[in-house]
Amino acid sequence: MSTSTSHELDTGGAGGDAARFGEAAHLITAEHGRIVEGLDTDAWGKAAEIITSASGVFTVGTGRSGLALQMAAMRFMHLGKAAHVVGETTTPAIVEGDVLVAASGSGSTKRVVTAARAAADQRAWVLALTTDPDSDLASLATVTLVVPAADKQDFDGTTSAQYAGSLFEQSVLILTDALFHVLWQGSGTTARDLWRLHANLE
Ligand SMILES: O=C([C@H](O)CO)[C@H](O)[C@H](O)COP(=O)(O)O
Repeated sequence: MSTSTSHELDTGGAGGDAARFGEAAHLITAEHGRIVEGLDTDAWGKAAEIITSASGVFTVGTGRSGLALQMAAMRFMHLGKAAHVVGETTTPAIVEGDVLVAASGSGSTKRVVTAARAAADQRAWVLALTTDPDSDLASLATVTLVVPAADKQDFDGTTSAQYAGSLFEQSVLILTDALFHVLWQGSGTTARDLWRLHANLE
């Protein structure tokens, strides 16, 4: 028995929502193409070196930026790193030799800036993903990873046609996945090796 209810819905045909969905998907992927062209790949290379050297990898971000970084934290764990999400009950103290990966499109979100300052005070490395190289977050960073996306309050739509900080938040996931890929390829481990750390209590 079919569960589709499409016969009961008016989707507007080829010129309606179905076509607009395709256009939106193309718009978003095209915006990501422009982000990649605008990256400072040397800075991302330094980030890879720092994460490789670091004892522990901590992540901090709020809202969607933080959610995207939680996915990165899981991948760092899969690489065998001690990975911690700031604010979780079991997250320990950050110390010298650890790295804090902080994401804030605006670069001014208090919780993120406060965590970055605390990490810098401990002489931990701070990797800052932000759209604003002059932000408070960037000023505390060992390496600033500028994502040339729109700030969430860039309402003109000049940098991104998407709502609020969507382009930045998506970029956090894509670029940290690229970082993971570089680290994984350099680690000499196979997908089967990494799979041993995949959650088995889910
Ligand atoms: O959740 C967010 C989103 O923009 C809501 O549409 C942001 O990630 C959250 O507000 C944090 O902002 P930034 O620190 O400026 O990334």
